[in-house]
Amino acid sequence: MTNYLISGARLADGTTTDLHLHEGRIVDEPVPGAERIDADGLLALPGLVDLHTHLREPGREDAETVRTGTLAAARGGFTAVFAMANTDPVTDDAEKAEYIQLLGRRDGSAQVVPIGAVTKNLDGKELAEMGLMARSEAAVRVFSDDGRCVMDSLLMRRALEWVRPFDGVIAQHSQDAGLAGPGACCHESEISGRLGLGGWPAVAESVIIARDVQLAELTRSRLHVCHISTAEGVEVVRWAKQRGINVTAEVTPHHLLLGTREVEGYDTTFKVNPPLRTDEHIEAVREALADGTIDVVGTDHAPHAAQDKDHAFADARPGMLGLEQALAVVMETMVETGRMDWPTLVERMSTAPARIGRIADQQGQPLVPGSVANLVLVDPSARGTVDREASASMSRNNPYHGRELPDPVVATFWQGRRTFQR
Ligand SMILES: NC(=O)N[C@@H](CC(=O)O)C(=O)O
Ligand SMILES: [Zn+2]
Ligand SMILES: [Zn+2]
Repeated sequence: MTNYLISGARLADGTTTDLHLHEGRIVDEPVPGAERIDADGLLALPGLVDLHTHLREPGREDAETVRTGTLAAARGGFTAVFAMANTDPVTDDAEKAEYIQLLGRRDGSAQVVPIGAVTKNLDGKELAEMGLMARSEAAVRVFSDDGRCVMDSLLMRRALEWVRPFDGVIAQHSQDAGLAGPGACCHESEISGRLGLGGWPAVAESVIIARDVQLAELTRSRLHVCHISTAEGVEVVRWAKQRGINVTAEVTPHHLLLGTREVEGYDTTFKVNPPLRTDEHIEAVREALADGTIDVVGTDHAPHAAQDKDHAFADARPGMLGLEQALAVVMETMVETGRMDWPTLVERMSTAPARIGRIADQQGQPLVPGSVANLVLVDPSARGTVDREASASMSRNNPYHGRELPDPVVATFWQGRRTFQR
């Protein structure tokens, strides 16, 4: 295994240091024969951790595989991704969770942590074997029916109760299907009327969050709110945290940057759940990410094959790519606007997601001797125009295509191994 000397890197706190990578760890002494990397002018940050990735394997290997999805992750500066359960078959038992972990070990350019389904086959009817998934070698701690909302309140209560003994967390896709018509595919607002598209009202999100935080309080269990996108949802989470309820929340890069205006041309790349919102909501999620009401950025990287996007807007699959531009978008919306400093970015994109997903013994560690060598070298001043054809992902539903953005990731190291270099 190659050892590295990363010389003269600036850390998030502003100090400059040499980093010695030896056999997958950061050590305090120079290692003879190490390959020297000049990091003058570069920032070294802990490897990013994504709590919300769709890898599509097994079942839709034409859209993404563990190999291509984790290549995209490495390119984006990530050293770990949590793989959502809505594959085919669904990750809803111990054997399937171990299989995802195995695929990650075999093909991964980043750590792949399986998320287990809350209900069997995501049907929302019967709880999946969450305890067996937790006890399996995959040691699953995050459970989600993402793609679908756990609508049944009693089932949601039982799920929260069930995961508490083994410190699990229920990650909810908060969207009340009953509050939107069958064809809902964009934010309910002036624009849905004008474009003639069915709308999701903001309250479809916040009513579920309000229910779930109260269930989390009742059960004293952990709730994670996936891809929060509304001012109302943020207000409920703020209230719940003030009450001491054990809730964490996540925002996607696209909900930080993109809005309903993208939908004007009916480009199905911009069809996503929850939908892109209006400026007041974008402002609310930015503010909440800055003040800690929102704990993490999760990409909701959702690759789709062209044949699933080449449809009328109402019929196309929802979802967009996120891994490769996540850091760029957070820099553009949060750091360069002066809302967030680098230590807070590290907390939101590495430390907190590792802690929530209970992999802090492997990921999200500070860049000090003794830590696992997971890190990303960042050029904070580089910019470029996003080209979806240059993506490591197998899919092309990149919502930033043609946009000028920061282009920060210079190199990524996972367990001391270089997984990406520009
Ligand atoms: N975000 C999306 O619009 N789609 C996701 C599912 C989800 O995150 O809800 C997908 O799996 O494609
Ligand atoms: Zn979702
Ligand atoms: Zn998702």
